[in-house]
Amino acid sequence: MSPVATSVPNSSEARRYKIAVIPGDGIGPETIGASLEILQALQETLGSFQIEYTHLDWSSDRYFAQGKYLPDDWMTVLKPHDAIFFGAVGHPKVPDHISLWELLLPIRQRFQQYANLRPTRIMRGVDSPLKNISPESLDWMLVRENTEGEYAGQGGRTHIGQPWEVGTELAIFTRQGIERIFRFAYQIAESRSKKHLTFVTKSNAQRSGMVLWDEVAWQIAAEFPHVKTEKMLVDAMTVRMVHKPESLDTIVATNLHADILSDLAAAIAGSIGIAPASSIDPTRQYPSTFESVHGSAPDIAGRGIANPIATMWAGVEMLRWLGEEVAADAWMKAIEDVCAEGVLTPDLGGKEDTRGVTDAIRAKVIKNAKQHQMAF
Ligand SMILES: NC(=O)C1=CN([C@@H]2O[C@H](COP(=O)(O)OP(=O)(O)OC[C@H]3O[C@@H](n4cnc5c(N)ncnc54)[C@H](O)[C@@H]3O)[C@@H](O)[C@H]2O)C=CC1
Ligand SMILES: CC(=O)C(=O)O
Ligand SMILES: [K+]
Ligand SMILES: [Mn+2]
Repeated sequence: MSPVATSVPNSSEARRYKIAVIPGDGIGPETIGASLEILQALQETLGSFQIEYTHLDWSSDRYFAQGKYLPDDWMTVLKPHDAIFFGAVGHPKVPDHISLWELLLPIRQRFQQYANLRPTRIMRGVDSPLKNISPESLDWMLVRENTEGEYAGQGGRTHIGQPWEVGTELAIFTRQGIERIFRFAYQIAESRSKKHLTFVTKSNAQRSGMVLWDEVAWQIAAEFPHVKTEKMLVDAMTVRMVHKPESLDTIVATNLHADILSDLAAAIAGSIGIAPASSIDPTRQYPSTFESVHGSAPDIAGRGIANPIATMWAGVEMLRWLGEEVAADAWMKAIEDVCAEGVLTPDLGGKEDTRGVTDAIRAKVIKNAKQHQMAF
């Protein structure tokens, strides 16, 4: 199917953006649909920007119908956009490595989205499973290397089906890849008040790639003398995240380590249903992707109870990436206030559904945006 472009009314003053929307599978269309309602409300209330969407049906349903997740010209289709807004991919009837490697991972790799940002905070009104933890004591920025490492895609299988069958999964660490993720992470650490960066490694048991990772990390650390740097082995890091969350700020980890640690971080912050992920090409040569940390959640898909906040928070980050700070602030404040008021989906222990939370956030977004306009 060809992409469907929806046009927006003309306005000479409004800033204009092109966003590619890929709802994908499972709860992806539910949380993306909810988020698009908020973007619409922001656009209408503020009048300062206009988004032209390209709606793309790249999903497992497309794979069932046409044998492919992505069309051959997917890079050409996506490239002219200012951002990609992504739901999730993964279907119980498709092996997970097929769906990931035929849709999401090629975009991250080919568009050089080498930094995956996963902010974690405990919002007011949200219960963390940790005892005696206050919202102020946890504010992390997890920076995940997003193009190489353990998910480089190198490896293979031979002697398939034989008792001596072999499968390899090669982790690739390049000096250039490590340098660029650390330089980007240090810039983030420098911009935050704690100026503290913890890098995660496993250079005790893994003695080549991870040792290079450490060496380059310390080299880049020397370029940022105002940032305090610490090294943590990944196993001990899980303990520290649980027992001393206040001792961490900016965290850098490899593709695999950060994948795991970010689900843990989300759980500590109350639910994976609120955790956002931005796959960034810091050079802006290619569009960046904004999505949730979570997957397609087939166990709850179609029931209308998915927490839309992870995708919405990613929408906030997308607006910041575009430079729409006012709209981003109005949306984030609405999310925080709705959580504080206890309007929560079941994953957070609440009784509301996706519709209820979306309506509550939408009402507050409109109020926040109007207040901003009255003030200026
Ligand atoms: N970026 C992506 O598109 C990702 C895709 N996946 C794929 O998603 C599929 C399912 O993977 P799982 O391991 O089950 O991870 P998952 O993140 O989809 O779900 C894990 C658990 O969290 C719950 N959950 C997730 N998001 C939620 C939300 N917004 N609101 C309420 N509850 C939520 C689910 O119901 C489930 O019990 C697989 O095919 C996997 O490969 C997994 C992670 C990321
Ligand atoms: C695929 C996946 O699990 C992630 O991006 O976090
Ligand atoms: K996702
Ligand atoms: Mn993951």
